[in-house]
Amino acid sequence: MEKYRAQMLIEALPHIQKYYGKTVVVKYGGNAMINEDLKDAVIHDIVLLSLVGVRIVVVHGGGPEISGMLKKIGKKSEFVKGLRYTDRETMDIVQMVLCGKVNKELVSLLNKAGGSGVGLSGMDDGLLQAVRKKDEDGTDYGYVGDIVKVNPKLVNDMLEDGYIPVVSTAAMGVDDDTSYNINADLAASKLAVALQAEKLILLTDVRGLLRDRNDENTLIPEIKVSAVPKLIKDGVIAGGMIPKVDCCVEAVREGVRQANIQDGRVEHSILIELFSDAGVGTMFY
Ligand SMILES: Nc1ncnc2c1ncn2[C@@H]1O[C@H](COP(=O)(O)OP(=O)(O)O)[C@@H](O)[C@H]1O
Ligand SMILES: CC(=O)N[C@@H](CCC(=O)OP(=O)(O)O)C(=O)O
Repeated sequence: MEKYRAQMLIEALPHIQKYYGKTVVVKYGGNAMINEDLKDAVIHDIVLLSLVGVRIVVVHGGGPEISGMLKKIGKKSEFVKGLRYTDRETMDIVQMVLCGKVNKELVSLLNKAGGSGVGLSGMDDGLLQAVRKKDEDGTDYGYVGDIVKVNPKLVNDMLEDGYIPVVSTAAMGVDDDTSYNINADLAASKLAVALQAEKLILLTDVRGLLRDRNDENTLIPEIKVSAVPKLIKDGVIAGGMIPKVDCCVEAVREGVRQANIQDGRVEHSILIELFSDAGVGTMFY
C-alpha cells in the first residue's frame, strides 16, 4: 500500500508543478453533490488542490435541491429548453437554496476539511451581471438571466490570499433591481473565461462525451472544439449534453486552455484528471 502511494506521488509531482499557481474552475453538481461519500471525496480533492497551490474556484449547482424545496411548498418545477422556468416566487426559492443552503453547506465542509472556503453569490461585487434572457423566438423563461458581464476581481483577490471561492449562481440584474437564475454550467464557463483559467471541469452523471450515448464504453477522451459542430449536426451530441458541450467550446474559444466534461460518480475524479497520467472524461482543447 505504501509503495502504491509513493508511486502515485511520484506520478503526480510533474502534474502538481504544472498546475501550481494556475486557475482551475470546477462546476460541482449532480450525483457528486448528493452522494455523501462522493461529496466527501470532492471536498477533500478541492482542499488538497488549494493546499498545493492550485487556484481553485468552485461553482456549484443545486437543481435537485431547488426542485425539492419547490415541491415542499407545493410548486411544480417546470423546464423550458433545459432551463428552469423561474417566476418571482421560484427566484426567491432559487436564491434561498443556492446562496443560503447549498453554498453555506459546501463552505462549511471545505473549512472542516482544512481549507479556507468563502461563499460568494453572483451579486457580490457584481461578480455575475445579467439581463433577462430573451430568445429570438420569444421564449419566456421568467427570471432566467443571460450573463452580460463578469467582474472577477473579488475572486482573483481571494485566490491571491489562498481562499477557495465557492460561487452560487444567482446573478445581479444590470438594468433592474432583481436577481436572475443562471444555469451553473454556464456560470462556470463564463467565470473561467473571465479568470482566463487553465482548466474548466464540469462534473456530470455520465463518463463524458460518448460516441453512442447509450453505451458508456464509447467515451471520446479528447476532441478539438472545431470538431464539435459536426457531432451536433450528426446527432451524436444531443439533449442535455448540447448546452454542456457549448459551455466547453465557448470557454476554450475565449481563452481557457482546456475544458473537461467528466464523471462526478467516480471518486477523486478531479484529482485523477489533474494529477495523474490517466485523465478522465472528455477533454476539449
Ligand atoms: N453524446 C453524448 N454523450 C453523453 N451524453 C449525452 C450525449 N448526447 C446526449 N447525452 C445526454 O446528456 C445527458 C447529460 O446532460 P444532463 O442530464 O443535462 O446533465 P447534468 O444533469 O449533469 O447537467 C446524459 O445523461 C445523456 O443522456
Ligand atoms: C436557469 C436554471 O436552470 N438554473 C438552475 C440553477 C442550478 C443548476 O444549474 O444546478 P445543476 O447544475 O445541479 O442543474 C436551476 O434553477 O436548476
